[in-house]
Amino acid sequence: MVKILNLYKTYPGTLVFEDFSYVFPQGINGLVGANGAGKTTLFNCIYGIESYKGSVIKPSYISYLPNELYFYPRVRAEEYLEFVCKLKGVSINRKKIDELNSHFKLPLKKYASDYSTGMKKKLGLISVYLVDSNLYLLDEPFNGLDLEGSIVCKQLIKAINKPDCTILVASHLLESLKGISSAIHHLKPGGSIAKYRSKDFEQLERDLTFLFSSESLKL
Ligand SMILES: Nc1ncnc2c1ncn2[C@@H]1O[C@H](COP(=O)(O)OP(=O)(O)OP(=O)(O)O)[C@@H](O)[C@H]1O
Repeated sequence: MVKILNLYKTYPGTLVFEDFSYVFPQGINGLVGANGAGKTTLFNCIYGIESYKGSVIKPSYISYLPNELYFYPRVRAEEYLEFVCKLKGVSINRKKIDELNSHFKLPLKKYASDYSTGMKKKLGLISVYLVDSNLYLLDEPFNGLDLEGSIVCKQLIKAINKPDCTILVASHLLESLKGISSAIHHLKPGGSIAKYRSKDFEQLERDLTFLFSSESLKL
């Protein structure tokens, strides 16, 4: 569970959250919202890499897959995975890497910085899979993935969902979220948020269609 209490977050000239309080329950939580609504900012505040006012009560072991992944030059993908495991204090599990990479087919001996966008995302997903956490923040995990990658990514998210685990998945791909989430939360600009349980996903789709459809583009 993640409990956010009275979050207040601004950037120069932009108020993103004002007195925002919310609870994300255990399980897989989808997070949707228009560009600029504040999904990444929320993840950064929860993870603790952004300063903010208010408080966030969260589990102690957190894995964060950022939307934009950066890899240092001249670091091979396999070295990166070893580095992540060392950093998190776990021994490297070659069997797990091979298992997931049998689908992703990444050239792990190559420099990660030379990877394509989708390959970088796959490498980030392997690193998330290697370390057990009780909170996962996955920002646009499907971005850049090919069809097989998207299917495996969904399976991976389901696989990391253990009891006592909270997973937040920010994505614009509603269909992908509907297939894996027990609840989807719609974050609106200005910091209001609405929760839809699985039985209400069709309603969410109707609400989003109503919100985003443009009269002028109707044929
Ligand atoms: N480092 C920053 N400096 C200034 N403004 C920022 C910064 N990061 C985010 N913002 C602003 O905060 C608001 C929320 O941005 P954020 O990236 O959290 O949105 P998002 O919901 O993740 O959007 P997207 O769907 O496009 O990824 C936007 O208005 C953005 O311009």
